[in-house]
Amino acid sequence: MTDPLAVLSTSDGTITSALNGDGVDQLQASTLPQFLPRQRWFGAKDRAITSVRLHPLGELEDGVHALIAADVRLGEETQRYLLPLAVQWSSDDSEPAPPTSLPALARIKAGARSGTLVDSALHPDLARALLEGMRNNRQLQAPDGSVVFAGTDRLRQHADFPAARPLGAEQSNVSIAFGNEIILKLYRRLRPGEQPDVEVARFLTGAGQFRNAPAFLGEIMLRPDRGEATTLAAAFAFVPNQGDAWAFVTTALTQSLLGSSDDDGAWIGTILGQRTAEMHQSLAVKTSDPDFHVEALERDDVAAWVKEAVEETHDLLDRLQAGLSVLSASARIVAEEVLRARDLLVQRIEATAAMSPSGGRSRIHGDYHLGQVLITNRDVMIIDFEGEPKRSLAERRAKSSPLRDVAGMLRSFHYAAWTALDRYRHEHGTVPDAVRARVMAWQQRVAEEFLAAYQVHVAGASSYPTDADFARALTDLFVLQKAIYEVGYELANRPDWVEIPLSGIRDLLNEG
Ligand SMILES: Nc1ncnc2c1ncn2[C@@H]1O[C@H](COP(=O)(O)OP(=O)(O)O)[C@@H](O)[C@H]1O
Ligand SMILES: O=P(O)(O)O[C@H]1O[C@H](CO)[C@@H](O[C@H]2O[C@H](CO)[C@@H](O)[C@H](O)[C@H]2O)[C@H](O)[C@H]1O
Repeated sequence: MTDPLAVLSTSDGTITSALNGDGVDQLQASTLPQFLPRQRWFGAKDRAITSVRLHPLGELEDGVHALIAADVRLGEETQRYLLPLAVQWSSDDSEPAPPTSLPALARIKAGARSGTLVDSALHPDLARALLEGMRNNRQLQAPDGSVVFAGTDRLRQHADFPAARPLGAEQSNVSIAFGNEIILKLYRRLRPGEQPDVEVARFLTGAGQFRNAPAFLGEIMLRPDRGEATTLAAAFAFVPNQGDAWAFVTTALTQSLLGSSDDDGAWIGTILGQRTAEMHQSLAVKTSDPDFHVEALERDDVAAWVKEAVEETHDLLDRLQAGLSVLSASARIVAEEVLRARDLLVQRIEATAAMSPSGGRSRIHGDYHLGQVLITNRDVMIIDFEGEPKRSLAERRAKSSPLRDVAGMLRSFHYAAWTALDRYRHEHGTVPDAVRARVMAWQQRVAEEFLAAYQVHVAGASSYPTDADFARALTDLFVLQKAIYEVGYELANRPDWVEIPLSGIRDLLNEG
């Protein structure tokens, strides 16, 4: 933070009063517009912030922990984020506020006492208060509504909650584990409407009887007097695991390339194919619930998907063209190749529209990649049914083809292969052709084994196309659309990574 922090003062000891008084203008106009773009979870790093407004939703403990919504204006659009704030107070009036490892956003005064206002999303006491609130079905009065906590009977079976352990901040959301029992997830980007992460987990592990996803334990919602509720946080059963599949696969492949391990992680393809198919079978069970009932796939559905993918492609390529100068030299070369192939790309996407559809539309995972899979010995558990964070809730809740998830995972194998090569290059300076060939063979093998196991176990699911040619064409369409999404995602979040999806698009086009 370059500017000195704002000094707020609270007349009644609450955070809400501090946010209504002097100093808040500096916090909103200067500190937060500098702070937000540096956060991994902030989804608009590629856009200029016009203004930030903080809205207190309620205090869990007056003057100590508050739930705050930050409305971030980006030109015409406003994005809302959850920004829980805490005050770390000095122990007595003569002491300065204690040092804190949490991001400090302002100083705060209450009479002679001083404190530091911090982003408290990773504060273990906040997590505990939220979980206790779910257990007790607590309610907080919010301006024009209330914050409603709802716990399941399964949550209440926990007599006591183990110590809270934040799992790190390098994610779209905040995850805090309570021992090996419960995980609490705070959603950073807030949107009104049913949260698919909660809805899908509840259905899958309930009516769908899927055993490889964690059970849902409770949620916290902002329920306005008018309009739809917004989910602020949710709790799930903790899955003891050996890390996520992204960390596992990239480490295993890199170590095998460097000669320090015999396990290149390729075994994951088969078990992942099977569990993915079982997830899709569970999402296709017969149900009277209109949100989960499988619908037959019509020509118009495919036409709408194609139209959407073509529009996203043009939009992305226009943005890429305009932003070429900010790319690294090597990313720019690939971007220019992709830009020259615009017509071919569009033709490839449009090819599916001419085919006769089969199969159905069901709810799907929606943002399926290796980071959404936890390794449990030689098996996997699937998490995070939130969908793609950049999309609206309506888009994320829309029924689609399960092949979208298949395409997401195929893209992830490419990301993993690319990352292992990059790490090898980092270690040795260059990548010999033989190593490159090994990695390409690895990617092909994992993808083939994933698809083979998937096809065996998905057989009979009403959402899966009966015509193999159509299934292949639809997968190609979704792989391209996912890679286009990823270019946009990387530009907004991790510009150094943009060459990965760009090279994926180029390779797919070259494959013919
Ligand atoms: N049920 C769970 N059990 C154990 N760890 C979990 C569970 N859910 C999430 N995690 C951990 O939290 C991380 C982030 O979770 P995720 O739901 O993918 O959040 P995000 O939406 O921020 O990507 C995971 O990679 C995993 O390490
Ligand atoms: O996990 P999230 O729901 O936050 O998903 C978003 O972030 C992902 C990165 O963390 C991003 O995934 C992309 O990068 C992964 C490697 O880090 C790779 O395995 C995926 O295949 C690739 O799509 C995801 O797209 C985004 O929605």
